[in-house]
Amino acid sequence: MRNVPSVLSIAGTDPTGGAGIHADLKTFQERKAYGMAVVTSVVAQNTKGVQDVWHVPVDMVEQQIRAVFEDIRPGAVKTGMIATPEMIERVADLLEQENDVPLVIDPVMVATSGDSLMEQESLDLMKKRLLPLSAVITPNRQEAEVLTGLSIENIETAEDAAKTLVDEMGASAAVVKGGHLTGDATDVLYSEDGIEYLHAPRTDTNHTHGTGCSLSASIAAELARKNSIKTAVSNSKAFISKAIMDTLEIGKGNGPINHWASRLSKEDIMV
Ligand SMILES: Nc1ncnc2c1ncn2[C@@H]1O[C@H](COP(=O)(O)OP(=O)(O)OP(=O)(O)O)[C@@H](O)[C@H]1O
Ligand SMILES: Cc1ncc(CO)c(N)n1
Repeated sequence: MRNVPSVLSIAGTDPTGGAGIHADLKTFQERKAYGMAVVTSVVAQNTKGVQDVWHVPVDMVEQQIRAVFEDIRPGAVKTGMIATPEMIERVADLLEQENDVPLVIDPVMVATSGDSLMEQESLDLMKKRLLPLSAVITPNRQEAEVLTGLSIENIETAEDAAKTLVDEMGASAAVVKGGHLTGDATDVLYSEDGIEYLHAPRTDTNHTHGTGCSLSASIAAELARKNSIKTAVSNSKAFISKAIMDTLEIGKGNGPINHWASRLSKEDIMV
């Protein structure tokens, strides 16, 4: 029997289509997985910043998750923006019961624009309840600092943070992303296979809105396709690097990445 891999994103929205569940669904489609999405928060945002946020009531988030699982069991789940302590607890309660489904956690705290997307009181629950359920957690520099309490200045300290997330805090694997470090855009993966550096040249662009969402969504799609963590992360790094390099001229601020880049040239896309 051959199955179509399916993936579920549990995350917030971006009406301009560059981040959140919109980026996740575009990524799932490009990474050959059937995409599904549960909305946690509706966010009025664009490439310039966040204007307002409305959290979906927690019972409704639960109903959405139950609706998906009782019908189409995902091959992997990714979580993005889960802003409030109550929402983290409820999502953790539900995902704990589905622990055979690999979980990718993107611990979203701030948007590329610098606006906050997670309440301060959520941090402890994120660490205690959600992080230990993860097959892999994908913090950026600042998120890894907040989660581990370590200061990350370079690739060596990023490696320390990845080890802390796994060896001391209970994640199965961690990717500490280097988008906000200087030099090459090198990410650090720490898993049961040890440390691996994922190298890519840094593209000189401010079109990085939704890079983190898309990277974690791609990893989830790869895991749903039954790839190992190592393969999932390195394929996803290649995908995201191309999408950042071959950027689209869209938006007045930190524009989105080009989800088509691995498949279509700009000539195919532009009118
Ligand atoms: N300018 C760049 N050139 C090449 N790769 C980049 C660049 N900026 C980020 N990346 C890569 O994009 C991925 C996401 O990293 P980043 O640290 O930007 O995540 P993030 O801050 O969570 O993203 P977001 O902007 O969605 O919040 C990583 O693989 C990182 O190395
Ligand atoms: C909904 C949402 N999730 C994550 C990010 C981070 O890029 C964002 N800007 N918006």
